[in-house]
Amino acid sequence: MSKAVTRIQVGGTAGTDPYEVLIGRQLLGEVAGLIGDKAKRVAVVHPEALAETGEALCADLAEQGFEAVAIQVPNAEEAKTAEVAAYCWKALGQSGFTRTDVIVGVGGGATTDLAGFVAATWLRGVRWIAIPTTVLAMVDAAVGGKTGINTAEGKNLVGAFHPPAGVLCDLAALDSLPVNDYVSGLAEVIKAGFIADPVILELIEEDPQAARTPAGPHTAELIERSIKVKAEVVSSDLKESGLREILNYGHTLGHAIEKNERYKWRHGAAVAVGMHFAAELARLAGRLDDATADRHRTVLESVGLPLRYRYDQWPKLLEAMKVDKKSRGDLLRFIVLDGLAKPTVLEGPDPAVLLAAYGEVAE
Ligand SMILES: NC(=O)c1ccc[n+]([C@@H]2O[C@H](COP(=O)([O-])OP(=O)(O)OC[C@H]3O[C@@H](n4cnc5c(N)ncnc54)[C@H](O)[C@@H]3O)[C@@H](O)[C@H]2O)c1
Ligand SMILES: O=C(O)C(=O)C[C@@H](O)[C@H](O)[C@H](O)COP(=O)(O)O
Ligand SMILES: [Zn+2]
Repeated sequence: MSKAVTRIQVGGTAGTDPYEVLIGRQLLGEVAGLIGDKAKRVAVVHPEALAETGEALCADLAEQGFEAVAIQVPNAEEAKTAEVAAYCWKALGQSGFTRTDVIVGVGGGATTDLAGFVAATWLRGVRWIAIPTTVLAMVDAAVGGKTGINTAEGKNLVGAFHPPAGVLCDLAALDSLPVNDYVSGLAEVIKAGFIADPVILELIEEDPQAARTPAGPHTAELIERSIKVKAEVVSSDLKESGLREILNYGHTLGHAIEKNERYKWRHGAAVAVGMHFAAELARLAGRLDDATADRHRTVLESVGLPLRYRYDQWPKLLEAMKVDKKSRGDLLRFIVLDGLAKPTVLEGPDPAVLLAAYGEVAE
């Protein structure tokens, strides 16, 4: 039986335009309303894996009178490059895409990050709609307006804050997601649990195997709770001048691992190791109790996320962490927990403590 659509508002405060995240099934009928009546052309950016979905959406939009242009991009992180962004700009230019036209990003977080970035930069900013098709993109990437691409020097180093006009999370999309990608998204769900909503952790701990599949009894609730955490944070701090940094829990080391693996690891897997590290760092810095630190290991492992990374890679990881966006000058800054759902910033930790924390997560 299909559940009614849940709507979560994002923004609308501090001068930002509000938009909604819709969670449910068969939501494609909502796309035209979000496009609005000013657009003549709609560009549908989709990954190779979702070629059929992209084509079907274009056909539907064409029937409704729009000039629909499909822009197929590579799967996963290979899409988050300056070259692929330039390919998209070329496609927009060739189709005569104007300021009233609209970009739709359909896919995982890599695709929505790219599509949002292309929307932020084309003609200095056009309207865009996110249709996330992975757990990770639904609960995190498509919500909040952080868009961007990677460079050789690191993850998401070029980007813009450019919120979408709306986000459509069609849960049916998750049925075709490979299990590894599904589980990778659970890392951001678990992150939301540790930084703000521990009920998320309880729902996963109740039956971790069920949490690994879209058919699990708590799928919709886990997704909705995680989106609410993200919506609340970005609504009060869109441009990351303070509170929003908590969403970066586990990402300082996580992004360094992604770069070190040349973006072949999934983001969620790297963030899982990064959260394990952040928990050990907080424990060794005397901030976090043993039970909450240990809980990181048990919950991440229970759904099949990795906890460890190679010991000998530490010098390279340390170097990569220096370009983390939370760094200030030479000062490394980490999000850590003072307790469950009590995120805070740890600035310039003692290098010996950092190494000792890495020793706890290294293999
Ligand atoms: N902007 C943000 O706030 C934010 C937040 C979190 C993560 N991110 C970014 O999101 C990216 C990770 O996103 P992801 O985990 O969704 O991975 P992804 O976008 O790389 O997708 C994983 C794979 O699944 C395929 N795919 C997507 N949907 C599918 C479906 N329904 N069925 C079958 N295959 C499908 C993709 O083509 C890809 O090959 C990273 O680049 C990360 O930096 C951004
Ligand atoms: O939305 C945010 O803010 C986040 O930090 C969410 C993260 O899960 C996400 O991976 C984000 O893209 C990381 O941002 P970055 O600024 O560290 O590149
Ligand atoms: Zn992330």
